[in-house]
Amino acid sequence: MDIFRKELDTYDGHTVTQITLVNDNGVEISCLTMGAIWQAFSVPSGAGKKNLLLSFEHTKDYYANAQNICKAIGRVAGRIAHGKCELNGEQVQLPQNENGNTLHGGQNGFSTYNWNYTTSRNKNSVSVIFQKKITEKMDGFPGNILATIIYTLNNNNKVTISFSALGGSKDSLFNPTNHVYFNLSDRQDLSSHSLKINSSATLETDENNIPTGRVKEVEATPLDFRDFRNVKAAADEADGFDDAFVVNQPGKGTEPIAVLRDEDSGRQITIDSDRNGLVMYNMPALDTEIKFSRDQGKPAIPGEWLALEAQTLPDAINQENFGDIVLPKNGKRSYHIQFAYDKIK
Ligand SMILES: OC[C@H]1O[C@@H](O)[C@H](O)[C@@H](O)[C@@H]1O
Repeated sequence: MDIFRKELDTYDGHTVTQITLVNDNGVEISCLTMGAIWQAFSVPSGAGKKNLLLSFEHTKDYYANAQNICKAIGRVAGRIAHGKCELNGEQVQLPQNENGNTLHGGQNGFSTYNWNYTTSRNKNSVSVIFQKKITEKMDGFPGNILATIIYTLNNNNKVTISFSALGGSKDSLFNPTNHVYFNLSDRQDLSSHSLKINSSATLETDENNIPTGRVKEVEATPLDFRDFRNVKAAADEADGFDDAFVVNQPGKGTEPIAVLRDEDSGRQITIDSDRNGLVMYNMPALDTEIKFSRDQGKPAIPGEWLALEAQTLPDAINQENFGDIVLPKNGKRSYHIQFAYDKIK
């Protein structure tokens, strides 16, 4: 196993370091200090390597569009209605950055910081540990927290992202994720991808994508992924995805929350998590031209990728039974998302 560090470039006055972790099977991941971005999950392919993530070579390209490509998202992923909630009986106003709502931690969320980092090595795994003290003044959320994001690659080709936060003198909120974008194939679409999700219902949302509190059964809809189903066919039928799935049996660990497979190559990612939600997003329309490294100069096309964001269900703080995302003062909260790579043919 190996750990490499490289000063990649500068962005917004920050020196951005790229950290690459390599395991004994030649599988490697790269992360950037800026945004704690997950830049690469590269697996052996023929004589070379294949990055299963959509990526850019330069940091600035991650910030030239609103897609949050492979960035760490926090303190709270998804939307919080009107940027408001009640904490300890008090009304709290959070930063509003989309239609009066809070999206992905507001305009100064986790994805906007250059994180401090260290690395560690164990018998069968290597890790990069990002850490940042985030104050109320920095992002407009209540309470100061010490946030840690750890990416670990082990010799079973599994990547674990662990998020934790230590609370300060006030209660806060913590529901982070990684906005990872996959395309496991050599095509510029998802036509050879099959997906299975351990979920029988999605959240109903209003015109601004805010959950209404009701759930919709997936049965007889294009969102029925209880068994493997072709991703592109379902996306075409659904007119693109931007949906929050309610994950069955959260925390019980009996089944993965999702399995994404490329039928052409046999590359497969199995996602496990202790979270009760999975947001699936596949870029129904593009607001700016994007050119991913994988496409060698060709502009990205809608539906080229699949974002699978494990998290506690969106707007949990304002909804009954969506999960608890309060980080108690002086308390600690931790979450894990695991992505296991297999080649099944
Ligand atoms: O930020 C990019 C995208 O992130 C997803 O998590 C949201 O559900 C989308 O509505 C949003 O456009």
